[in-house]
Amino acid sequence: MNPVLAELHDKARAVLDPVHYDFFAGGVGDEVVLAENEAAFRRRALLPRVLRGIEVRQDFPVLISPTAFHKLAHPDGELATARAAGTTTLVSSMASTVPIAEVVAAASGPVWFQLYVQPDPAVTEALVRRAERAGCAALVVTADSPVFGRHRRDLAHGFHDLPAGLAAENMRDLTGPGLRTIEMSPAVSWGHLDRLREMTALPLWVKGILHPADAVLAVEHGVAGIVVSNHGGRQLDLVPAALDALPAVADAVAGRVPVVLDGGVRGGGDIAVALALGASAVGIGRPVLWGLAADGEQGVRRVLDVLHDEFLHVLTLCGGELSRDVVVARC
Ligand SMILES: Cc1cc2nc3c(=O)[nH]c(=O)nc-3n(C[C@H](O)[C@H](O)[C@H](O)COP(=O)(O)O)c2cc1C
Ligand SMILES: CC(C)CC(=O)C(=O)O
Repeated sequence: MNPVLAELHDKARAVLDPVHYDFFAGGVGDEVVLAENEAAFRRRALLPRVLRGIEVRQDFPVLISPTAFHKLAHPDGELATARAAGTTTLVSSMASTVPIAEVVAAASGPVWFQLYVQPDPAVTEALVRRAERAGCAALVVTADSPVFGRHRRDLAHGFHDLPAGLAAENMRDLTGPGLRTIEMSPAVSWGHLDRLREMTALPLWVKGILHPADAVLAVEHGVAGIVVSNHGGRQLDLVPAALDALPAVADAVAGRVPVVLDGGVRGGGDIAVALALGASAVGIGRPVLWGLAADGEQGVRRVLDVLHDEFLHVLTLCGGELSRDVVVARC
């Protein structure tokens, strides 16, 4: 792990209420997948190409993945994250503790709106319209959550709702302020995605794809992009590491739409490995929360800056270009 990220994680652990730290840090079940997401990167090595004469000039291929309840990490919440994002795309969780319009107003780069399709179609449509009015540039439908994950740390703490004064602000006037006002529904299907496509002109991404056949379906249903993700090890503790699922999904998609990988990215080298295995960009979840908890806007900016710097450094050492053949197993 990048040492700056490790330092920010340590500081976040020290300053956060342990219940909230565990909400952010934890995973589902035995937390096997949580650990595997990071371990999968350690199982890979890079086989650099040399003497290529390429000077690296590359956009920063990173998005901020949607994570809920930033005010649990810092009083400025998503406003600090949005200010720190700069030109990096911020995927704002529908469970943000700042209304989406204020998140977009605080950001200088693109903001995408993450959506859990709600059982009541009127609530889903109201959220879509809210995202459109706010000026969001895309919708990201999370597909891996037919039910809430069972997070043992939260159950042990009895953490079921937000503290007084904090709310899932996008839901407040729709269903109420609390955590459980956001519903998960196993009835959500590809038909819902089709209806969303008809409902809005916003590009529609789908997040939480692991099976290559679902990636093909997603393309057939007209998505603008796919996020290969196991929700940071927070849904089913039996799935592969996100990185291990990536190559087959990238093959199935065959360049028709961009594929983003999230889960376990903790350094610039991890970004390089994910790109070499077929991702067009990566999403970062917890490191942003650690930066936010440790030092607000400055902390998030530091996370993005060190990842950018380290990624460019690794890319240069790899000869400036990444393809599948530069990733080998670390025996
Ligand atoms: C505290 C927390 C809250 C999250 N909230 C959401 C959410 O509201 N919507 C969503 O699609 N994913 C959510 N995720 C999953 C992230 O978008 C992302 O898939 C995951 O964190 C990536 O793994 P990483 O934390 O190892 O980078 C959440 C993850 C965490 C850790
Ligand atoms: C259940 C949501 C409110 C947040 C989420 O997706 C998560 O905690 O993983």
